[in-house]
Amino acid sequence: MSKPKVLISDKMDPNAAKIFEERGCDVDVITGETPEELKARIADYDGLAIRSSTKVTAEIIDAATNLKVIGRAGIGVDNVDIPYASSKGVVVMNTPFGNSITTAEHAIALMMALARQIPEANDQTQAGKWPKSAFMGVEVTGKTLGLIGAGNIGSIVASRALGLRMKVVAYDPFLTEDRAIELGVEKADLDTLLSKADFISLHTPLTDQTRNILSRERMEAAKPGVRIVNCARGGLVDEAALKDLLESGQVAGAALDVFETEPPAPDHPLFGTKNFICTPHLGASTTEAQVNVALQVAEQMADYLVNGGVTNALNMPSLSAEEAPKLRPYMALAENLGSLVSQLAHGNLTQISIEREGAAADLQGKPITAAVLAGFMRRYSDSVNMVNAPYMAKDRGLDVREVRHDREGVYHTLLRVTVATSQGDRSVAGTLFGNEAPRLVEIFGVGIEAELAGHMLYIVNEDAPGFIGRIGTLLGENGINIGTFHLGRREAGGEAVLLLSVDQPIPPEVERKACELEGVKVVKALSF
Ligand SMILES: NC(=O)C1=CN([C@@H]2O[C@H](COP(=O)(O)OP(=O)(O)OC[C@H]3O[C@@H](n4cnc5c(N)ncnc54)[C@H](O)[C@@H]3O)[C@@H](O)[C@H]2O)C=CC1
Ligand SMILES: O=C(O)C(=O)COP(=O)(O)O
Repeated sequence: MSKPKVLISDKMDPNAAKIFEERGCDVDVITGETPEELKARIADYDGLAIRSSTKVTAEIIDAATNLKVIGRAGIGVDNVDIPYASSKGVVVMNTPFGNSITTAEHAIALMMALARQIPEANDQTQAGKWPKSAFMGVEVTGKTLGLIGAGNIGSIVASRALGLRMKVVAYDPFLTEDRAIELGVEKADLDTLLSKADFISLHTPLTDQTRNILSRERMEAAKPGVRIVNCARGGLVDEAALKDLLESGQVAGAALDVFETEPPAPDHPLFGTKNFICTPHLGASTTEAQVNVALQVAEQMADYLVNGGVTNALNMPSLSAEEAPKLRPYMALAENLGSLVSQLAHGNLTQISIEREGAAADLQGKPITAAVLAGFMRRYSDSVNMVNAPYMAKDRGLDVREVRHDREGVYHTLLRVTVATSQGDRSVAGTLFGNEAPRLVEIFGVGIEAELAGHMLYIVNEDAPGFIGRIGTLLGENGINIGTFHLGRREAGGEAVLLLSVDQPIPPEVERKACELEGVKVVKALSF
């Protein structure tokens, strides 16, 4: 098997390339390309490692015909079209913690720089002036810091600010009272935060809800003389309003590490505004953070490309390298059961339920569900995989249910997939022999033991002597070699199920002739 190929398209610590090579990937580092250049190149690669400069648009993804994973060495993934990547079955991963301390420290650094006007004082001093009386700062001790967003970075900022003896008020709809107490912050709504904060620091992603969260109206409603720091994303603060409010003094200072458009135009209105300072998206730029995120992204991507382990994916459940081998036979079983039920059940299938019983109940349900759905959706799309199957299922309005039963039944571990059809529920079930070999053990209520692989023929017939000979003769006359033969029946003389594996696809005319055999009720050629 050839090695997976990875492209690093943004400036990244050299440890990333080293790790990719050590973990069995070929890697190219080509940074600073235009979108057209990237588009022309990307089809060669299985993995794309980026920071914030590469914009991974739908157009790039369409050109990336071999791409399996996009890895963001950092946190924000607003430069990746995740829904489109998901629809194409491409995993998107980030490194959610590697640069959070560094970014929190940058927010604190900017807050201190604002409080003491350090950049301006530095400029003037080095220009040969000695402007001692021109600069009068403010202490942060005893002041209130308002955090908009108290996730990973916001929480670290809170701990540092508390160390500086500030009071911290946080607005975050997902912050619980318990977590607020644990962090030592006061949970507040946005209006309260605005009325109390001497400094405001933003730490949310840019979403429809957070866009313009510091709007003109909100900044006008804030405490007069407030100082604002944004180390999260451009677009959270209304830049035009910020300029006006800095000029009026309502906002006493503002520090932006991020801009609505990056890089901002050289004549950006905020440039040169009094009490405005900025840095060029340096939040994550420390040696420590860059080594962290480079190592982590390379490890995660290589793990996925080489072993199938999934960590920190934004569009797929995680699967550790330890869990991956344990789950792998279950996923194979799950995918085959999903495929079997979708090949056999007819009509408008709108509900699917996935039950895990015995040992399977202790496993992570999401990857198993994703595998069932991938098998189930395969007949609707060639490009379906575990990443995009749940999205495709949702798009089709499929109601997906997960059920776990701790009790052990006849089998120590069991997966059951049931679809609701117009004739009622139809279910298939399977187990693992020796914890590794997937086996079908039940098909539509009939017990049968079979391996689902390759080309197969499914027949339901009346249980009567002579039938096996007749089907054997038919296949033999048509040059079809039988590999394995599995029988099951509801009761003696009742309905019997025959599942054969054959060495080549069953031609439609043989399927039709089998249908005409005496006592046959259903014939269906299957493939796995
Ligand atoms: N300047 C830079 O170089 C860097 C910027 N960042 C950015 O910092 C931001 C925060 O990162 P993390 O703390 O790691 O993310 P996180 O996901 O841990 O925390 C984000 C928090 O925002 C909260 N939130 C979401 N919607 C909200 C709303 N409408 N109002 C208030 N709070 C809301 C969430 O509940 C969550 O707690 C991200 O946008 C990330 O891209 C991250 C690293 C470096
Ligand atoms: O991790 C993030 O979200 C960042 O914004 C850091 O961006 P960068 O990797 O420095 O381009």
